[in-house]
Amino acid sequence: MADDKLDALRQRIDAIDDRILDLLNERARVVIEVGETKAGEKRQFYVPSREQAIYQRLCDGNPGPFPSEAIRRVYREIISACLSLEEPMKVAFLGPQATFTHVAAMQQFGLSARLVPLKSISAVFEEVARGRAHYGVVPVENSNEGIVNHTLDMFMESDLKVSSEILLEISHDLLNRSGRLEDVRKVISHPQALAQCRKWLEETLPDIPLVDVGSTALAAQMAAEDETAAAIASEMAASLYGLKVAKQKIADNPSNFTRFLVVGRHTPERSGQDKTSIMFSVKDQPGILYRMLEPFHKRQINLSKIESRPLKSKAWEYIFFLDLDGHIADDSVRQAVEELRPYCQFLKVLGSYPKAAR
Ligand SMILES: O=C(O)C(=O)C[C@]1(C(=O)O)C=C[C@@H](O)C=C1
Repeated sequence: MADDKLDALRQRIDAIDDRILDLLNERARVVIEVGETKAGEKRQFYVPSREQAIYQRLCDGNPGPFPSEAIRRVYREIISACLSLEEPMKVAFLGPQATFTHVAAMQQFGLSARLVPLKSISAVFEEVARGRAHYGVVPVENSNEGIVNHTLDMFMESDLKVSSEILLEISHDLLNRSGRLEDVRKVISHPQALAQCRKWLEETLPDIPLVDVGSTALAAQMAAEDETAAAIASEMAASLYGLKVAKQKIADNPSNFTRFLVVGRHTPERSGQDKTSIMFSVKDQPGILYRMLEPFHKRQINLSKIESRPLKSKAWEYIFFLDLDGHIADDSVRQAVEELRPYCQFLKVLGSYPKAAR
């Protein structure tokens, strides 16, 4: 009797899946038309603001019981597959495979994009600048470790634009072949990951040697070849290198986020929930710090970040990186930037892009 009921329910599920499939194909056909229209007008195929608006609208209107967190994941893949029908995306990222940058690139572009690992941040910029990849993904700051200087330095030389940002919660997991803590005789990872787990390692695995390597992914690869070793790496590295999770989330500070930037050759359209990044160097004169912030204060433009980096060509001169709320196409943002310009030796708008969901 119970079997009859189960069969009947499964038949209903089959019928629903057929409808979902029909609708997916109907959606794909419409996206192909969108692609043809955009190709005629030479517009960008990847539109992060539109993707964000789709996720937001669906999550806000979701009556349940299908979980809203899952909507983003499911739609990420639907949009990724649909976009690949308009134009297959090639995305370069700071590799190797299974690093957190890889996880971030997958979260943003989905499984239908071709993700290409490269050896350095400058190689990622170059691949995009030369048109060999549509976009590049690089880390820019970590909530515990601060900014990634190399990425900011790259913007001094490069004309690429920021196309979007990705916020990824970093979970440092301890991975080994057996999945048992007792088997661990050494722990391998990137020095930053080891530093972020220092207290846990001292308390749980005292006297166990720690080995620095160039990436968390390389650590996972080494742990896969040595049953006495464990790696601190992402869960994705576990599946890629056939490792088991001996302990999840071992970072001393459980709140650990990394922000990544997607770089491309164009500034995306306004989404209404945007951020603008600019960089500039100011002429050395009294009150200059006050003056450079005033145009934003006057217009009530919120500044979410300010960083300074030494200017390599001149000792004791600095470049400022500023993130502010709004799009460069907004009158107030454009006017504030123009008012700042006369105080600057140079000023560059790095891009306006949709704010990542927090
Ligand atoms: O609306 C568009 O511009 C599309 O190309 C369609 C679509 C989608 O699948 O909904 C696909 C890719 C874009 O990044 C945004 C949205």
